[in-house]
Amino acid sequence: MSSSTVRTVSIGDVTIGGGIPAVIVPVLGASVAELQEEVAGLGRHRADVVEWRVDHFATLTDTPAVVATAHELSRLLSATPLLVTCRTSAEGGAAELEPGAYRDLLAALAASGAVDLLDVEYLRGDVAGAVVETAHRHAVPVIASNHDFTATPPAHEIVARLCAMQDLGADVAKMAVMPRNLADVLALLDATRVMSEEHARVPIVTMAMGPLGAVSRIAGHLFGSAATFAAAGTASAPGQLDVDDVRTVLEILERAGARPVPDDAAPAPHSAAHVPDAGA
Ligand SMILES: O=C1C[C@@](O)(C(=O)O)C[C@@H](O)[C@@H]1O
Repeated sequence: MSSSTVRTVSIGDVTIGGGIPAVIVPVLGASVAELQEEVAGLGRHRADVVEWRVDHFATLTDTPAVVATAHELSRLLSATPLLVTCRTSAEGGAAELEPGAYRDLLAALAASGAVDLLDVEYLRGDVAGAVVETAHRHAVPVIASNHDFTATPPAHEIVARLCAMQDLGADVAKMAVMPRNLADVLALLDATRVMSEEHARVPIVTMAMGPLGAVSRIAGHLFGSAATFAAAGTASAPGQLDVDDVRTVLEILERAGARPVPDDAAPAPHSAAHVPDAGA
């Protein structure tokens, strides 16, 4: 499948997919006051989307408080879309929730009317499919995600997982890995390229974490990644770069004419990331 058939996801003025990467900036406050302060500090940076990492919220199990805070963030952010992510400890986050509690929290957020995009970990038991369904009932697009904080799976496995996420009905498929060497970084980038050239029906977002993976955060879009996460203060994952630095590099690449691979570019025939039977 060619990248020209990939659907984009539009929220207000922001489009995820289609070439220029969306810059997503996380906020991680433990209280409403901390979050308000973080959002106030975002003013001078350019965030296309703001991600609330709700797993760092001190009263995560108080659903009405979480929903009220989502409304407050949405109000403060005005036209900037709000992505809400509850990252569980299984995937490097702070939330210790049973699958049912995880599902119910995400369902309440989807129904709240305050959330523009919702992250769901596609490996969270049988829960991910139900969350996608609930979110779509409320017209909230879903980013399915998967994180490997210790290693980088082989490129064909990264492609297979991204395919599984889009098969689940996700609107965006996201994969973060931890590289142990440069070959791992190349595996992530090659998987991104093969996924976007051959299989993607939805925008994909990929990154290699840690210092070794920095190149994936500033040039991942050239391989097919539709967004990059960047920090305005506290990073939400190892290796996240400063948002203004990322903007500067993106502008330099844009001025140089560096663009994602054209639709008619021939895919490399012997790529390690090739998955013959991945659901395309
Ligand atoms: O999934 C991701 C990507 C991320 O882990 C990163 O490596 O930038 C940061 C998280 O906040 C976000 O939910």
